[in-house]
Amino acid sequence: MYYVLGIDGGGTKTICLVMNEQRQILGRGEAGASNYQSIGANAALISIESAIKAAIEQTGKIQVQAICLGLAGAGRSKDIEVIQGIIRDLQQSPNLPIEWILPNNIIICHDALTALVGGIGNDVGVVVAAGTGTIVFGRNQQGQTKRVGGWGYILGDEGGAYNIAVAGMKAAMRAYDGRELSTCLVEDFKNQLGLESIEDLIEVVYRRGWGVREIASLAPVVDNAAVNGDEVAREIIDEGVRELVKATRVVVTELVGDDFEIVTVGSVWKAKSNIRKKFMESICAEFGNVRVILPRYEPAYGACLLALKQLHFS
Ligand SMILES: Nc1ncnc2c1ncn2[C@@H]1O[C@H](COP(=O)(O)OP(=O)(O)OP(=O)(O)O)[C@@H](O)[C@H]1O
Repeated sequence: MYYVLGIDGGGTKTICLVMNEQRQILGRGEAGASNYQSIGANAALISIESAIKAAIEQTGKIQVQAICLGLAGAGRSKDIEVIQGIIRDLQQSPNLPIEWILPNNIIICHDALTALVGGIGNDVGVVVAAGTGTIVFGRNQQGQTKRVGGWGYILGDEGGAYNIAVAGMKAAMRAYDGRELSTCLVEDFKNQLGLESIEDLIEVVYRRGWGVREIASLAPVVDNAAVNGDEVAREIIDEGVRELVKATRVVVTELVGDDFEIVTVGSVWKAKSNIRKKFMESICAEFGNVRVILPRYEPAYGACLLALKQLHFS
């Protein structure tokens, strides 16, 4: 029997699955973040190692023939070198059954690819990821790929939670100044953060050392305000939807044809202000045969399928 490991390394957690050649899942391990750009290669190594250990503890003794790691930001060759170093270190570990995996059977890829393959169940289609940030990635039958966005919170990530939260806070400040329409976001941010005055947002965003994730965690404030009928919040949400549609349009058009499944992944799609419904209506009106689906499997499952493919099992 052949066994593979599929790893999904994110900014909050790392998940490892063990799969056999019949696509049965035999083990699942979870550990902390492994986004090495933010936490460093050593910390990423520790997370990946403990996720693998936890997964194979459930399988009994096996020999793993292939491993696929889908990691945020693993698209560039420099990143791949760093991750290859991490895997070499892991192969030295006496506790892991991966020391003899052939280099060809070690696959390092962008987490958008594993999200696509897991979400759809094969490697053809489009994934629209909207969490803290956003990225759209697609692959067609001929193996051509197209990526749009995913440039981080300064250069891109339109339609993501960070952008929504910042747009919401800026709108609150403009309304407070009297520069623009009044919005309930002023009171909502005050209540959410326990502030006496909206001016205290300065303390929160500049002085408390809040990072991208903390700021992005305020996106639901805008979502709720939109649900409650606040026009300013609704426009922020609609602008996010337009950006997600725009990015998806480029990918679908470039991959030629409208006969695709589009899978939506990430927590922004859970917004109560109908982000997903509005996105679906727009995309389906434009592209006749596109179907928008929820993920069939998780990204680590997609990583396992890619590892099996390398062994010619799918
Ligand atoms: N109802 C909502 N409306 C808007 N944004 C939301 C809502 N619920 C959650 N979010 C936002 O989704 C973001 C988290 O997204 P997700 O769970 O996809 O994780 P991620 O940080 O993008 O990914 P990973 O952990 O894999 O790196 C948070 O910033 C959160 O504020």
